[in-house]
Amino acid sequence: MKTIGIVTSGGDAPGMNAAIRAVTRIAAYNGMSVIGFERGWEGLISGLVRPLNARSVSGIINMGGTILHTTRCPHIQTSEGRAKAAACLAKHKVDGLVVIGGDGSFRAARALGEKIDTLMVGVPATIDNDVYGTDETIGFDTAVDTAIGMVDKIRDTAISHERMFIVEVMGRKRGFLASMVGLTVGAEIILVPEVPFKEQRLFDIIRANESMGKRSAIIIAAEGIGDTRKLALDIEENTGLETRLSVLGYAQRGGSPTARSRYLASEFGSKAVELLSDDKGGLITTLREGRVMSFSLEESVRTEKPLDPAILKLAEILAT
Ligand SMILES: Nc1ncnc2c1ncn2[C@@H]1O[C@H](COP(=O)(O)OP(=O)(O)OP(=O)(O)O)[C@@H](O)[C@H]1O
Ligand SMILES: O=P(O)(O)OC[C@H]1O[C@](O)(CO)[C@@H](O)[C@@H]1O
Ligand SMILES: [Mg+2]
Repeated sequence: MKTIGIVTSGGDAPGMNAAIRAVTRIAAYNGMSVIGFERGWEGLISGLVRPLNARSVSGIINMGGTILHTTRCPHIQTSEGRAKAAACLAKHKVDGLVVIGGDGSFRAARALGEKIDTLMVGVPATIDNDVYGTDETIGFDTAVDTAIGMVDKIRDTAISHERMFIVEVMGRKRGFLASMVGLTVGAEIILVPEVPFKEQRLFDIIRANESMGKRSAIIIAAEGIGDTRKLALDIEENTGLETRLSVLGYAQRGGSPTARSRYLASEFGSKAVELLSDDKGGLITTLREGRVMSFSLEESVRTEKPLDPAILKLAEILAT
């Protein structure tokens, strides 16, 4: 293993920079050279390269986003796009590619890795925490922290004005972020794409809470559950209680990574280089039961990570 490539892909996640730093410095420490590809898979298709060394990753461990930039690149999903990416890896003699991103990025890595000699190792980094095979992804803890800081502030207005609040958090397809935010802010109701709900049941819970003396509530809703604006209007109309919607948006994707996101990035980055040094590819780095390990890339992208219903149940009991 002489040359390692790094690409960041999909939505940015706090800690991606700390992962770039870890991969670069561990590789340099072991005498390997490192090439960064810019703008996600676009960088491999268009040949946008940047040599990286221990000094060029100085001062980034605390920075959100990714210094390599990122994209959602449909071109990598075509055989023509993958052929260009493969030619770019061959041209730069990249023996192993570290793909820092989410499930979509790993699907691209699996498809690209099928027909070439370059070994692929995925480093899970997404605020969605929806990568199968790892308990946690880089950036998830930071996004939870950012969201709960904002929801705690919204709670002040909810209590003072005795209002209902729907707070929409990110998660177009999955509810890991919504579940953890809901549990840790003490939300009265959590809505996730994985669990279908009936509006009537929501109205009943809100009315039951009101009869117990609760005149305000926080409903945490994942982006993927549908039209939250309409839901707020429906709640107001059916319960007679003033209801507001607050969409937290992209603030959840940015900011300085927490200690936990930096720690995971450092461990995953180091593990990725260790795997490649041992000539092991087709893997992702993972955290399972507190231990940093590796897991099959193929199995990860083939399997949907299950949402733990126990978190939702616990949140429900604790919010009574
Ligand atoms: N099924 C697939 N096959 C090949 N490539 C894919 C596939 N799905 C997504 N990709 C590619 O992977 C990249 C990132 O995917 P996506 O936008 O799903 O983000 P992600 O890595 O899952 O991160 P996040 O969900 O945190 O934004 C894009 O360039 C996209 O073209
Ligand atoms: O608007 P964009 O950049 O496509 O990102 C939105 C998506 O990215 C994510 O935040 C993950 O990065 C999802 O939860 C969300 O659906
Ligand atoms: Mg994803």
